[in-house]
Amino acid sequence: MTRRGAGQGGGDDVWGQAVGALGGLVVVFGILAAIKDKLGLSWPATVLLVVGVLVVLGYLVWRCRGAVSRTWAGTARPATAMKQEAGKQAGKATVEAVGKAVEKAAGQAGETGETGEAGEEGAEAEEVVAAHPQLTADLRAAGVLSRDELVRAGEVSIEKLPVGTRYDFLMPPGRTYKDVEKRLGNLAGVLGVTRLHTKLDRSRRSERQVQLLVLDEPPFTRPFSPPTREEIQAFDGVPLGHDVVGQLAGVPTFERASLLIGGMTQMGKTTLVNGLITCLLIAYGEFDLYLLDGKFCGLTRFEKVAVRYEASDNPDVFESMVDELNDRSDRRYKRIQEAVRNRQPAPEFRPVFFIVDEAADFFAHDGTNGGKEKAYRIAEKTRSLVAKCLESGISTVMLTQRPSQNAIPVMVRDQFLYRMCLYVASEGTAKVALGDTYFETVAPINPVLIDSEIKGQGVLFAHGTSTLIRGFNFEDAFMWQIADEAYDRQQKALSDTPESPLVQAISYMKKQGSDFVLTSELAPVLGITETDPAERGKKLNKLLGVPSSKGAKGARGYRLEDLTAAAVSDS
Ligand SMILES: Nc1ncnc2c1ncn2[C@@H]1O[C@H](COP(=O)(O)OP(=O)(O)OP(=O)(O)O)[C@@H](O)[C@H]1O
Repeated sequence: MTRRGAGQGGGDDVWGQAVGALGGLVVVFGILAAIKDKLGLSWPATVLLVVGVLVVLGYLVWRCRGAVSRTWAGTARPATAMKQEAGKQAGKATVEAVGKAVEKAAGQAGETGETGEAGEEGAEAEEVVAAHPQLTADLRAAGVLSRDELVRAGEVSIEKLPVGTRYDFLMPPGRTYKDVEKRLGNLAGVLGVTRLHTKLDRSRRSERQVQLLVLDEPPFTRPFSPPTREEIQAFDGVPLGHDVVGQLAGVPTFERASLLIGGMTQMGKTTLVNGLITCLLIAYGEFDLYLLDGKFCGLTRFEKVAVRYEASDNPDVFESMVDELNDRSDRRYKRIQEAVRNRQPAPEFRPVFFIVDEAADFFAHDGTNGGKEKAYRIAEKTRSLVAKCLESGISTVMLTQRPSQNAIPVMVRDQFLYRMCLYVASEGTAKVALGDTYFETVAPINPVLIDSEIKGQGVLFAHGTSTLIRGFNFEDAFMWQIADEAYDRQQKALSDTPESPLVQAISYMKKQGSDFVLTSELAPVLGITETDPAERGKKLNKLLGVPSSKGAKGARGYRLEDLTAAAVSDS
């Protein structure tokens, strides 16, 4: 290694430099003398002329270099951006396909244009960067990276898994995993597969980190076993199926959310929703289930645990269930209002699920004016149920094998937060299930491309993210067992709950067959022994929480209707 600098003194270097300088001076003097002789100028004029010509030449070279660099880079980049020029150092680098890149430190103002000074050029630090040849070329071809960007070889790890290949890599500065997500379809094409073969995950470590799985075979070519109870309980949310690598996938919660499931006939909607109910019974805690089985036997397994089960394709039955739930919702809204008015915490309600298999039939009409009016009325009530009930804890899950434009009215469809679409034959139909703007969302999955021979697959679109999943196909025995256990829990809860004074009063009046009962008659039934009429009335009023009314002869008492309304408003 050579040491340099005048301060070192006395070394060979100093002598060498002195002799070189002397030689240089002699050559410069000779050139000047020749020019002076040729042009017949004085010495000062000759020196000035030569310096002037050199300065002009230097300036022209600098301008040319800047213009060439800008043309090469394609676009001018911000002065603070790191510059990556692939291929410049191909001779030195080992990776030939995309070459090596030169990464210059910040301070490229002279390169990018207009503010540069000649002195900055000398300060540029150059560093050789090896690109990952395959990934860089693929990302460029897919339009994820521009021509002058690259993925560093040292920031890529590629792992072969039983189901495919996992790429874990860092995007260049200024890019994030979202750039990959936006062009995932293109990238899948470059990799020789479809969007369905890919699964993209973001990392908790960095926005630039990308985890991309590319499947070897079409998704779900091999079936996954249904999850165990423990796996369902351990899932953070409500699972709806397996994703393409066999992990559980679903939605974070059904609180304030409803789900619309569309897909052509025999694709696995009913099986999927049976799986959903099973998972809810295992892990969602206590809830009330309202089932409307438009297929007559699709949801029968859970009849015994439902608050109300109807097997019917009659729109009147649907309307009566919607009315019942809208009433329940209205009562809940009143309680929320009261709590807000009295500055009390918001009341907690028992979750309610309203599951409708084959919903499209309920919105159909016979073409007559009366039929159209009725269909409109049902649609409006359903819209209100799905829209309003989110606040009051009533979630609707609606299935349809006819996700065509008019089968489920737009005003109803628009209210669903979660959407799912199993195989359908056209993109237009997929839009009905997933939303009109679905194909403009980030990394959409086209349900038309799903293999219709592999049942139960569908695109789940929740919170702006699309996931390809396959619903669970539980054994009947497992579902029966889960339903029996839930039923036993319900019975035990009923027998453990002491009858409220309201319920006791109602059953007494029903037994007597009367619509009105005097305070003096009801008080002893509820254990009030007070003889003073005013005190007795106060105690009874407090116990029931319902104001008394005057009977036909002016005596005070309670109406059955008022007591019943108060009892149901607790639900
Ligand atoms: N995840 C799955 N794994 C294996 N088989 C499945 C799966 N899902 C559904 N199937 C099978 O596909 C067939 C159709 O399922 P299902 O009845 O659930 O479809 P559907 O979409 O509700 O049909 P339809 O609209 O005609 O009522 C059934 O034989 C079922 O066993």
